[in-house]
Amino acid sequence: MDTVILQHVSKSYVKAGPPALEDVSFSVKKGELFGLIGPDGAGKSTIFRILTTLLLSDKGTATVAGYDVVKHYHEIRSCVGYMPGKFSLYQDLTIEENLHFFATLFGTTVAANYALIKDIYEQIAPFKNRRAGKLSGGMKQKLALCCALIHRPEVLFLDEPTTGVDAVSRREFWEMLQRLKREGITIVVSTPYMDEASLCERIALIQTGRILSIDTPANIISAYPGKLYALMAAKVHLLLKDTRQYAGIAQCYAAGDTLHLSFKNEETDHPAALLSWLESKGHQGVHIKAITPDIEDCFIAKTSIHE
Ligand SMILES: Nc1ncnc2c1ncn2[C@@H]1O[C@H](COP(=O)(O)OP(=O)(O)OP(=O)(O)O)[C@@H](O)[C@H]1O
Repeated sequence: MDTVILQHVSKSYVKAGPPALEDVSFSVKKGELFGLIGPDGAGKSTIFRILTTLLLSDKGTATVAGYDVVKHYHEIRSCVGYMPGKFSLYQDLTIEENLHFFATLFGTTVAANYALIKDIYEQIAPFKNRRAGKLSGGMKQKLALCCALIHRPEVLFLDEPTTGVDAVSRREFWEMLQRLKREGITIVVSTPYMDEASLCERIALIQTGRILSIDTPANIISAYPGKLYALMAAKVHLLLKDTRQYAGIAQCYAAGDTLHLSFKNEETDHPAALLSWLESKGHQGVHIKAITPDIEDCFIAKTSIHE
């Protein structure tokens, strides 16, 4: 049986207005590293709140480690670790005091599960007497992870753990997750950073409360509809504006200092014709080449299909 199962879950915070979640279904296998990938407001935190029994859904069912989130909330609370988006650390307590506090809450001790957090804790141990409120973003993140792990949970829920931390800490964090996965812990992690999607075994792309796609990152990329091109020229802003006027274009958007574009269909998929048209509009030195899409391109393509 899968460790996390959501079936047709819907949730609205307000009666009038769009729902935060609409008919969301997915499941996570035991020991899997599963990612919820989507922008701000997509519904990621709402999913975590429902799975950690902090919020009731309006419709649908969910189970974690075989327990129903409504009927067996007590059991779920003791077998999951949860790192909310806003770290739940006590700012006035030191690193060491926070850790002992969380261990006590779960009726255990730091010593009992130290082996699980050792690699992470050792990186912040030199500052163990520093108050959490005085730690950098990366150090807070490591402490919050230690606190979420101190009772050796079966399932770990991490809500945007890398938001607001530097690139090095982000990379280290994902390495830590790979190590925890090897310990057999099932991990559900959310991120708005599309580049982190490839670090998960499977991902769900989520937008405005709806799941757009669920699969391995590689399968999502290989299912990209049609061809994707990168378009380059000196005046990118003007190029974007003009290219969007071209009749055969399905999508054109900025990606770093180039533009990514796709054509509507095979009949309109003629890059040379587009280049001639752009030259007739006064653009010079325009280059176009076919490229492999990344997860962000797939996300954008899926979003347009669902609009
Ligand atoms: N307590 C609340 N009351 C009313 N609306 C809410 C509440 N919490 C979330 N929402 C709304 O529900 C939708 C989903 O929010 P949610 O926090 O789950 O998204 P998210 O993907 O986690 O994004 P973020 O990183 O911005 O929190 C958003 O439109 C949000 O404004």
